Amino acid sequence: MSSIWCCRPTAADSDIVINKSVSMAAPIKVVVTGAAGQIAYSLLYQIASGAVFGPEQPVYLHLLDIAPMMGVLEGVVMELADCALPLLAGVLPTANPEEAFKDVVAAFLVGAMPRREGMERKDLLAANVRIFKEQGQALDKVARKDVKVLVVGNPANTNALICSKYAPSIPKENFTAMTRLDQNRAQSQLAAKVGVPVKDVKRVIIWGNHSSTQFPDASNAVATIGGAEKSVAQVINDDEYMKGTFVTTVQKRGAAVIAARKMSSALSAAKAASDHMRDWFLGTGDRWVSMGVVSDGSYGAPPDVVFSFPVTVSNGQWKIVQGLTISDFARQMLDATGKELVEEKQEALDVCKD
Ligand SMILES: NC(=O)C1=CN([C@@H]2O[C@H](COP(=O)(O)OP(=O)(O)OC[C@H]3O[C@@H](n4cnc5c(N)ncnc54)[C@H](O)[C@@H]3O)[C@@H](O)[C@H]2O)C=CC1
Ligand SMILES: O=C([O-])CC(=O)C(=O)O
Repeated sequence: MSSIWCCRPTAADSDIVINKSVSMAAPIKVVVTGAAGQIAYSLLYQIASGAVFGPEQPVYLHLLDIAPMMGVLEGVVMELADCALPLLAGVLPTANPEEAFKDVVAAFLVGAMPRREGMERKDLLAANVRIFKEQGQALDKVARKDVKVLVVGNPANTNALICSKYAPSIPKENFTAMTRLDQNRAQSQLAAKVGVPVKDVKRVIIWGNHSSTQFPDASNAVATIGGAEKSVAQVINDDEYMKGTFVTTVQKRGAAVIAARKMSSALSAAKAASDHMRDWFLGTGDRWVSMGVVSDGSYGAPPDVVFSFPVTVSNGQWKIVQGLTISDFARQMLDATGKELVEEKQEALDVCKD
């Protein structure tokens, strides 16, 4: 092969040619599914430019999409080449999940149908959950047992649960769902309300499902104002806003973007996926981030559903932040989103029986 780019959908692993100019750490293999779609179009650049795995870590990108999209994917591969990114060691476009998942250390499972105006994310369940059953089976067969899987495709929590169920040889802790976009939205809303840069707002939590029942919780949030950390709730001093407008704005932000763009969030979703995977690989220190993880029943959440909790990450392992106070209002919100996840799980298991 004359170039570093491997564009044949049927290429074998050995056909990936390494960019000889990359001479740092050994490249890692990373897969993005739905690679010809909207979110991937932003996400691939972020991964290949070093924003996720660090500025010293070369990557091979495995790009999975369905067979009819291979022509479009070829265009994406051309554009990646044209970016001339020093950390991009090679690209493997394919329509074969087993080829795509072979030996990957990180999997961004984006490929799934997006919702249109007027739909809830769970309306996608019947159409999308089988994709995650099939991809779980393929991961189980060919991926590394320490692969870190981030499910973005909706309904993300339940798809992640199903993916894990069909990949029993990979630890459940390695499957997560994306609620980081909700966290970023919540942080941004509060920063604007308080009047500080977004980086100065911390400890906002997203509990539960990535759906309109999610609970964006600012009761522990702090903002750095004039060099000192202050409680966001005390600074805003408006309980109605904290329990009303703030919560519903974040819950409905995805629908608001669809109403405006006629397509679902893509740029912000890609940024959130990068944030999630970067923090999982590189750690959070004492920052709290929200991730959908398999519930152990913490905070009275139903066990064995993928539920978003506040976590910290160290050495590649997430840990749920413990010991937070749950108010009566928060209890109701957690119970409602937990109930929805239990219902989605049952529906998904029924679909997967077929
Ligand atoms: N968790 C979150 O916060 C967010 C989740 N999403 C979800 O992400 C998903 C993707 O969104 P977009 O990129 O905007 O959609 P898109 O329609 O632009 O792209 C999806 C891509 O997935 C591909 N695909 C379909 N079935 C596949 C399969 N079995 N294997 C591999 N690829 C497959 C399609 O051919 C298409 O290229 C949607 O389900 C959307 O609802 C979107 C925004 C935020
Ligand atoms: O709302 C949607 O369908 C896409 C999505 O998950 C989001 O933007 O949070």
